[in-house]
Amino acid sequence: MSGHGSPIPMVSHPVRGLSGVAEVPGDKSISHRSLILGALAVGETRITGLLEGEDVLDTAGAMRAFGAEVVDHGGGAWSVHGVGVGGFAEPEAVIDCGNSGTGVRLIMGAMATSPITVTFTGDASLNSRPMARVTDPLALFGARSVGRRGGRLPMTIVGAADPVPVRYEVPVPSAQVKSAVLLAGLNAPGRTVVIEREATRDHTERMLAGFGAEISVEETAEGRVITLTGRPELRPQAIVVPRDPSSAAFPVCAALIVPGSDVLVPGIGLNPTRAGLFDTLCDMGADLSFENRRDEGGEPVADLRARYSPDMRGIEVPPERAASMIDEYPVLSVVAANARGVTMMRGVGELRVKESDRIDAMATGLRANGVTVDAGEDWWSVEGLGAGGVPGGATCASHLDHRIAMSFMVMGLGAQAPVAIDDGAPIATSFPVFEPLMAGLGARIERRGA
Ligand SMILES: O=C(O)C1=C[C@@H](OP(=O)(O)O)[C@@H](O)[C@H](O)C1
Ligand SMILES: C=C(OP(=O)(O)O)C(=O)O
Repeated sequence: MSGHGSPIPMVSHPVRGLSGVAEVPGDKSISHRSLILGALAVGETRITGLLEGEDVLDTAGAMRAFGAEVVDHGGGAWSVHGVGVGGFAEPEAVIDCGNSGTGVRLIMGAMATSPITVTFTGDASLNSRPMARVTDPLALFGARSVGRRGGRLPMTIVGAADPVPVRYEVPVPSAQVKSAVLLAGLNAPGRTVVIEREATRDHTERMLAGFGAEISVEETAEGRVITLTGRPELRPQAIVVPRDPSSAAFPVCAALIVPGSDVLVPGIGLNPTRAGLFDTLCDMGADLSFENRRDEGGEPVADLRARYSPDMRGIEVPPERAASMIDEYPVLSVVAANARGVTMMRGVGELRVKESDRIDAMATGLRANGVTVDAGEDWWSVEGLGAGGVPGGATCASHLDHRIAMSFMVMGLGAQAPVAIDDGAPIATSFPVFEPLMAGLGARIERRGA
């Protein structure tokens, strides 16, 4: 669980020529879902390539508390012996989801239609994030909840003893909300319908189908209409987790801004609902090539090669692309600072309710390092200084946010002076091997005082 240890101050030094192969860890979104769906299946699900980051380990711990047998076989191989839909036991202790919005929101959905009472908590970051977006639709199934003011954790959910299926239009573009409703729908008799106006990551839909649930997705004028039939018997699966494109973003963006770089990231997931960053980087003139495109375990993957790109230009990022790259805006802003001209990012209000207010956190750190940033409630823009133009030299606050911490570490590698962060501990939530992986490419990222 993050946020409970001491802070780890870190500094990143300007370097040249990042090169080599970056084997980034498994996809965080798919890892959470593998454990949760494995716990809801009857029999043994085998998972390879599971992300062993703190967020996912907290979800593994939670699934054990609900009665599933979750075993770590080493080297990313895990098994989950599930209890079946409706089979969750009532945990004896509070469920601590650490830093993970995905973990807590999906688990709330998965338990909300069982007659059990569960109290959830997290670290200071998670306990400040909005939960009403999930508890509102869960109330329609018959679940009750009581939490802190503003719908914050710690929060207790009393699962519905007699759940009814629902029809729900998700009011914000959020795969976590959509997934919570679908997971709740699993134990409601009849058809649960979820409508999303903007497509968000579709791993839950794909994986539910893989586990044998009756689920259909229809593209209509209203948006994507997802229909799930409740009370299926989920069949255990063998899951191969692709490498996380959101983690790949860090070595890829580092290669683009560090002179002389050439980095290969093999086998990354390129589900179109996740790949918006790479389209945006190509639009900016980045030298990216996709090799060996293939399908692995129901997800498109490819090997991605990134080379130093000194001629990138700022662009207006299409707002309709936001959901497919929502976690990548912090590191995109670092690339934008190294491009020529302004990069405008609109339709990104969701960035304000992540592990931190990511617009504020990045704007403050970029400005401290000599970059001009403008921002409003749901937009921000970065004035590019051209290749190698970021002065650097300042310390940034990471606000218990892994993506903020890693983005500033990437920035230091291509800046004129080192860039520091007050705390790199959150990096372990999603990318526990970030430091050795980046060092293997030639990066100089050090723990201060070490
Ligand atoms: O469903 C998921 O696995 C996720 C959904 C996104 O959150 P929202 O649903 O809040 O947009 C994303 O930011 C998060 O990292 C993972
Ligand atoms: C937003 C993120 O995660 P979560 O919502 O699961 O905490 C993220 O990983 O960038």
